[in-house]
Amino acid sequence: MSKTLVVVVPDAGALAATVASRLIAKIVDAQAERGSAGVVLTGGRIAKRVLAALKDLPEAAAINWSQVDLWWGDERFLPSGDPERNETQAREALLDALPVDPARVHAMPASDGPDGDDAEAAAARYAQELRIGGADLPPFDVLMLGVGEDGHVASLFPEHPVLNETTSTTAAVHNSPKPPPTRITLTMPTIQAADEVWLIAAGPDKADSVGQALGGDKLLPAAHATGVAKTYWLLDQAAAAKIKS
Ligand SMILES: O=C1O[C@H](COP(=O)(O)O)[C@@H](O)[C@H](O)[C@H]1O
Repeated sequence: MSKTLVVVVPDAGALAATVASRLIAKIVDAQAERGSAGVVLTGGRIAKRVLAALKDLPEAAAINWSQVDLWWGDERFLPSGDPERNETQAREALLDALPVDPARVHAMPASDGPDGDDAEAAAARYAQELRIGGADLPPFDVLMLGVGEDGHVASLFPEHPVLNETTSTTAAVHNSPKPPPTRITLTMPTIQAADEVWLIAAGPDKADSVGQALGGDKLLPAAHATGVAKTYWLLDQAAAAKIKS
């Protein structure tokens, strides 16, 4: 049975440092257990700060980066290198500075990739990439998610039909309420297959959605995002302000 744990730190800077430090420990532990680690990255402002913080932590030297698989929970379906792509932001904040194995950096396809602007084909291509080890999904030791002001996670938005997608591991999202309108996302069952899910939120704009999701409001996608073993809510005080005890 999955355990939900809430960790609150003073501000966004402390949150970025805390998550970065926990991520290093999680990767090192996974590598000690089975030689490699699977991490699902998220996009957004706090995610960028987490990756930048990780770059500066001396403990990161304990990671064998050539044995880390990096995946994404969602992507803004834009041309390769677009500054709004989650991949571009992660590469700039951290990945370009690491000795990662390029074959293990599993970015979601771009809109100028092999499928052009066909988001459905791009999502299907990513589903195929996820089958790398023979099963539908690879091991995800930790899957990180930003939390939107509206309670969205990855590119799963409240009341959007893709939220109910249970037959595929990935999906194309059209008419996203947050720009850009076209995205690719892991589906909720895929998120729920991760060993640990970490929901990360900072700032007062996130307080309502965090409070509602932790209060069990199932209209919010964030309320459904749980890990197999553990679900962590990693928050700063402002984002945690409306959690009811
Ligand atoms: O568009 C997106 O937004 C969310 C949250 O971003 P934030 O800037 O409000 O933290 C992010 O988690 C998601 O990956 C991204 O595509």
